Amino acid sequence: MKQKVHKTILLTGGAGFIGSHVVRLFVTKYANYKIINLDALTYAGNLENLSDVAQQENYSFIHGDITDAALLDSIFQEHQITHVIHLAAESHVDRSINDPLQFVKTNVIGTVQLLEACRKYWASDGDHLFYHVSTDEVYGSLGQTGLFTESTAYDPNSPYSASKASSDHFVRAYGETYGMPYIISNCSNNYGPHHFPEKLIPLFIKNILEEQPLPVYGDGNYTRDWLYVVDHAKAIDLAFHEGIPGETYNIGGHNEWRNIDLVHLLCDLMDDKLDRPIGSSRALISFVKDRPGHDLRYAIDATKIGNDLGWKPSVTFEEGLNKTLDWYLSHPSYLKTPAS
Ligand SMILES: Cc1cn([C@H]2C[C@H](O)[C@@H](COP(=O)(O)OP(=O)(O)O[C@H]3O[C@H](CO)[C@@H](O)[C@H](O)[C@H]3O)O2)c(=O)[nH]c1=O
Repeated sequence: MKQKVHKTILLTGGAGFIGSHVVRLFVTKYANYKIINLDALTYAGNLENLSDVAQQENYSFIHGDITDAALLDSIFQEHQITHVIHLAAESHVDRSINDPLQFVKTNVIGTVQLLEACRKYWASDGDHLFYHVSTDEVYGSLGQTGLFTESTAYDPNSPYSASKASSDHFVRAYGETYGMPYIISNCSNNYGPHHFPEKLIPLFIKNILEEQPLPVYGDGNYTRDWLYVVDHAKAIDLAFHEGIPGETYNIGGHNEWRNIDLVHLLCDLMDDKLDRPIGSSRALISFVKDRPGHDLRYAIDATKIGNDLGWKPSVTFEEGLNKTLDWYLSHPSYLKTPAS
């Protein structure tokens, strides 16, 4: 017997890195939800990320752009969307420095178009939620100490983080002004399978395999907090279902690494897995010109989601990194994807 559909979720950006992990989790865990993946399939989106769940009955894919208001109208009308999980975004800081307007279009205008569709089609007393997936970069840069909490003031530095901060503000504004039920989560750096090889970890895996230089920006003393992407997806699942509308949840791994230390670890693990003499990958490290406006340190205080919702990462960094490297080594064609 078919189960009653409890939620019809429009999930944006489901062909991307984090999005595909959230799609996989929801499609396999919630047979009674309809998951509609709307994705523009830009350079970083890849339907192969979802080949294992694409045939599931509760999953469908729509190729399109969140800035297309007419398309959103037709989707909301045809599918009676009850919930949105919004992950579609331009996400690479370096690209935002070269082309800020694209980030305004997708991350700001796209988010507002989605909010507008929800405002138009959702009754004020209906069972609805706009779940907005955001980043810790909205808080700006930390010095050597301290952590970002949910009450840290926004202070974005890059065009990317400014566009994400703006999108967060719009979501909150729709909550305040129109009573739209929303939740925002701000997460630290993710890593794991299906990560497009422009970001530090997959790019360096690719370059080690191809014995190409590893371009470390500046002196490599920048620090990031790393979280396995599957744990991020689980946090989204929990906050989506158990979180309080109108609240923000910070998500992070309590796992800070200076870039240069992380690169050394990656090099040594790869040497081991590839049976290369230890030190051969480190020899590829090349210190290059720094990223303009490079944030020194991100570090998340994830106490709230831990205490209130019982979330904690399920894998250690060592386990997560090993799983990630093994996945890339068994999917070498993924690293050939052209970055256009
Ligand atoms: C690509 C690249 C990066 N880096 C440095 C810059 C950063 O300090 C660090 C990580 O860089 P990225 O992998 O580009 O990630 P980062 O700028 O921290 O931003 C990531 O993490 C954010 C969450 O903190 C997300 O919101 C972003 O979408 C995501 O791209 O490594 C290098 O030294 N060399 C490189 O070639």
